[in-house]
Amino acid sequence: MEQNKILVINPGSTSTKIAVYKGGDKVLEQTLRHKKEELEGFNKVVEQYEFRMKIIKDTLAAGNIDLRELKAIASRGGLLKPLPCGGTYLVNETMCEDLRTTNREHASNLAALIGYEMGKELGISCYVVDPVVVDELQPVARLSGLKGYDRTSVWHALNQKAVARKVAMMLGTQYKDMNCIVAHMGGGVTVAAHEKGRAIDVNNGLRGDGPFSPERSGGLPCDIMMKMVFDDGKSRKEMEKSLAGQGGFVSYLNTNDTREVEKMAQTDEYAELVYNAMAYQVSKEIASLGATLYGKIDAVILTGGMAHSKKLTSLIKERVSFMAPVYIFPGEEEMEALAAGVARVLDKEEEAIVYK
Ligand SMILES: Nc1ncnc2c1ncn2[C@@H]1O[C@H](COP(=O)(O)OP(=O)(O)O)[C@@H](O)[C@H]1O
Ligand SMILES: CCCC(=O)OP(=O)(O)O
Repeated sequence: MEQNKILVINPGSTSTKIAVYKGGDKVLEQTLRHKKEELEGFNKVVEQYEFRMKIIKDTLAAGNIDLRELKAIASRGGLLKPLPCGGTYLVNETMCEDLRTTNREHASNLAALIGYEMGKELGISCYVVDPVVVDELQPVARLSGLKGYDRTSVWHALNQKAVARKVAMMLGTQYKDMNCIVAHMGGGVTVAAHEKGRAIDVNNGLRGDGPFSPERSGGLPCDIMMKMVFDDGKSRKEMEKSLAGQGGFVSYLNTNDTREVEKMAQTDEYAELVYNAMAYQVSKEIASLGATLYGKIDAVILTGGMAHSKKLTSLIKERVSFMAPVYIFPGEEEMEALAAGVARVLDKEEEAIVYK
């Protein structure tokens, strides 16, 4: 394996994560957390382009990274068209145009746009790996209940697959031979049933589906949605913000920081109720996917920023450990997984897929 230097860019809804890898080794890693107030001035995610670009360039300069030594850029893939297979995709103009013009908002849309521009400046290629739109839903999971309105899969594909592979290795098996349920608990929460290497069911983490999260509402009953639109007169923009950005903890407690919520919960009964409700909803989602896998589950895996919390993981474990052994991977393996995906292409172990 060559000692290629790879820059990794990962903008999340509450953070910007930056890393540089040389060979398999991490030379730099920084997570900049963004307070709700820092981002709420931007009307659209694409408007955060300059803000996030500056953070990335300043972090690289402060870390004394010589940009001329970089061989490639690995960016977290955003809300592209649904992709039937995971893998490493070359970022091209078509992909950038889709990301610029999509009406679906998520910080990961910025990653390829920033990486592609930096790549052009440096004369190197930019790639995305296992984007959030990898869609492996089984046919029965695709039906919503209303003809013409299918469910779609928008989720933490990259990290979920990376941690599932790790657990498979720990259990002496392979991801393609294992069944597991993974709950990624970050700014958004997605919970997926992985059957023999494919995520056959998962909630859409962005659009009112699944558990609520630090800044998302999760699935809202239809009568509530109807009331919001027809009785309370909410616009499309306001609805979108309620679903993602101003939902979940933000709506109840005005913060997207789980650590703050935990502090509040020590003295405030309402904050404790909200916190417990999120743990309850995540647990229910995990348990429901038990049926998806016919109860044949090798592992339940809790991951993402909130999995750092002993309090939260204990509450969930208490409710789901009857299903299978529960493994906890705090934070995420996204940075490593992005670098590894691009390294496989640079080392010619895998071909980059061209996005069309
Ligand atoms: N040690 C911790 N204990 C509890 N919550 C944490 C901890 N570290 C991070 N979090 C929470 O995790 C959430 C962000 O998760 P992360 O996966 O980093 O976010 P993003 O979706 O932006 O990538 C935030 O609510 C943050 O407060
Ligand atoms: C919906 C998939 C991506 C997602 O929610 O990511 P964050 O938790 O980083 O916002």
